[in-house]
Amino acid sequence: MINKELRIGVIGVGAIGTEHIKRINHKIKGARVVGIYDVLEEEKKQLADEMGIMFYGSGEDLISSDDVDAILITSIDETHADYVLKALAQEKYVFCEKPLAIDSQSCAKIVEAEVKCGRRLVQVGFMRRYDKGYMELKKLIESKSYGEVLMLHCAHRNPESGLHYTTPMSIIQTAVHEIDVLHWLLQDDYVSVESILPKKQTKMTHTNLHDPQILVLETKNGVVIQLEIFVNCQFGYDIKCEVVCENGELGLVDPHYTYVKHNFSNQTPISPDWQTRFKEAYDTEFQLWVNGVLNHKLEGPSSWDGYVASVITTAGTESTNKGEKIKVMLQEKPSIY
Ligand SMILES: NC(=O)C1=CN([C@@H]2O[C@H](COP(=O)(O)OP(=O)(O)OC[C@H]3O[C@@H](n4cnc5c(N)ncnc54)[C@H](O)[C@@H]3O)[C@@H](O)[C@H]2O)C=CC1
Ligand SMILES: O=C1[C@H](O)[C@H](O)[C@@H](O)[C@H](O)[C@H]1O
Repeated sequence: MINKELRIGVIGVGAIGTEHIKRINHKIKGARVVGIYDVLEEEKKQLADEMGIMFYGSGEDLISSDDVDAILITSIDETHADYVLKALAQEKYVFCEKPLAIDSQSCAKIVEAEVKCGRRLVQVGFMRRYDKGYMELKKLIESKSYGEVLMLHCAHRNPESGLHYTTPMSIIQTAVHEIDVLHWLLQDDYVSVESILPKKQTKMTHTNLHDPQILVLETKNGVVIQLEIFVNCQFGYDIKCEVVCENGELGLVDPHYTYVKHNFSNQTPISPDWQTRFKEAYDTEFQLWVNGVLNHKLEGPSSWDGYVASVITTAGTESTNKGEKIKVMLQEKPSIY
């Protein structure tokens, strides 16, 4: 039984876990963080003490605690599936940051476990669907005022990614956002994915990272999407989405309100990072998730969306390895989604 205020336990208190804790405790109505767990026990127990909340001995203890109504998973990718399955075993609501799991088989297991619960309990952290720009694009597309969508030119650029970043991570960690939001935008399904490796950037890279990469995605309705992924572009956190229609082009703008004209130049800022670029989208995402849990009606990105994204990222990595276009096949979508 959920009280009036949703008591949230957080597993993994790193960069985004800390962001989301602040967001839930200072911005979101109807919820508060009551406990955390992280493998860095010494360091994060201190944080729990400072916040005056419980530090649990394990993720499992947090999930099964009667003092925790819902779980937020912001630990590393490899740990998501196991925690989501344990939350489902307790039939608790769980918000899992993307990706739902690091392979499509694990995502399929989560879908199967959630179907057994008979209702939606999982939401996945695909927050682009809550960005004002993407929501406006969706309305413009659905209006058909510019005819049918023919193709999209997209780019997902990070200023830098660090030496730990590898070629597959550019797809599984980074391109996964476009892979989710674009089929939602088009209300269409992917039928193939091809990875193309252009000339490699040499300054900020290493042997295990080919950067940039291009993914070419095709949909059931014949739309072709070119997606550039550049994780060391150095000039900013730059997200592009150009939608080419039969008689018009629709596109995203970087959400800034000022420019500076000075010394014979005219400068418009570019977001420095994901926290800044999608700040409002994260806030909307979490308020609607909390509302959904309190009303027992989740409507955000589901385990099925996590499964679909994982099938495509797996095929994208296969295409990089094989150097050929990969056709994708999805399981039948269960009726609860
Ligand atoms: N939706 C979005 O835009 C974003 C999503 N993410 C996702 O959020 C997750 C976390 O990313 P970051 O915060 O950047 O990583 P991070 O490395 O800063 O934090 C991860 C935390 O998880 C902890 N951890 C590792 N193994 C654990 C385990 N078995 N149990 C509990 N805690 C464990 C680590 O000690 C660390 O504190 C990743 O899956 C990432 O893909 C990250 C950034 C943005
Ligand atoms: O998870 C993330 C963040 O969501 C950013 O949006 C991406 O640009 C980043 O590459 C990825 O790690």
